[in-house]
Amino acid sequence: MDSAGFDSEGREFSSATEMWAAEIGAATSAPASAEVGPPAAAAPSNGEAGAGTGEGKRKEWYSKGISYWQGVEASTEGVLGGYGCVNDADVKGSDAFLRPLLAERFGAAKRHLVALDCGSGIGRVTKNFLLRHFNEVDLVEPVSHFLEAARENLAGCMDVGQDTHKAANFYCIPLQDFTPEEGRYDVIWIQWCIGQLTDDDFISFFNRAKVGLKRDGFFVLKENIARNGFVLDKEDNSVTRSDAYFRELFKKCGLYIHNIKNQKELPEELFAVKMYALVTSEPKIKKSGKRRRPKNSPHVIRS
Ligand SMILES: C[S@@+](CC[C@H](N)C(=O)[O-])C[C@H]1O[C@@H](n2cnc3c(N)ncnc32)[C@H](O)[C@@H]1O
Repeated sequence: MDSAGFDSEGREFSSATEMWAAEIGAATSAPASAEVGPPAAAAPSNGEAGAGTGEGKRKEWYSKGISYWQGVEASTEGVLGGYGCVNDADVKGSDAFLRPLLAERFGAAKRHLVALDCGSGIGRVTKNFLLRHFNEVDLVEPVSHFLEAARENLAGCMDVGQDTHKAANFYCIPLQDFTPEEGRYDVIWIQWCIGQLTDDDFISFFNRAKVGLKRDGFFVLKENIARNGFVLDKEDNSVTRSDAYFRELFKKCGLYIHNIKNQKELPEELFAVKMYALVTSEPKIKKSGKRRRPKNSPHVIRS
């Protein structure tokens, strides 16, 4: 795996470990195969979580990210970094990815479906897509003016009677501090926000969030993908990881890729985007070594 990376100011790093040491001042759980650089020096501790110590630098990392988003307009253009034009393709791609997964995992029987929209911003994903499929959607977002905009944008979809589709709960908290309610969700959707989290917070978030899934529930991670290693954006303190980097992190989370698809029809100048459906138990392997085909998936008829 090519684990070297660079930041938006042109600084090169020989490994993710080196980058995290520079950014948060302490070793973070970078992918094992990314650890080709010198081991991260633990920050000297004076007993206080002041700036310059591991905890101080970690706080700085997150507060810089939040300050960036606090300065962004609460609109589709704002949360999509001036690329509001990708909204339709994004929604279409998500729909094509999720629809067969819902049928395969939950079958045709009518079931009350609940989703969690992580780093929801103004509720764009919930409004344009998740509410079509789920009876209830909860939103978690740390920037209060985004969450307020989401409440307004979703007002028409709330409290509209039984067996309808509504935004149910709004949590104003960052993912690194959030633990979902046990067994509430069929799908936990995480789109265009996980780059804000350090590797160790990524791993502990997914480990905590597993308890929020119902039986057969799954995660969908939809993210920008770096060609190699990683790219650190110094403006909003986010990391764009490569597919190989994500796979190392999934392993560390005890998650398995059930399905994966590329988002199509994005402007050429943007990062590629992948959708990963992640499950908590290993997909069953047939004796032939192939993954067992789910009963209700397309199948060749043999007479
Ligand atoms: C690119 S926007 C995407 C918003 C939404 N997911 C969408 O696709 O429309 C990134 C979002 O991540 C949120 N965010 C920033 N730091 C975060 C954190 N630590 N935990 C969760 N979300 C965070 C931002 O406030 C912003 O709403």
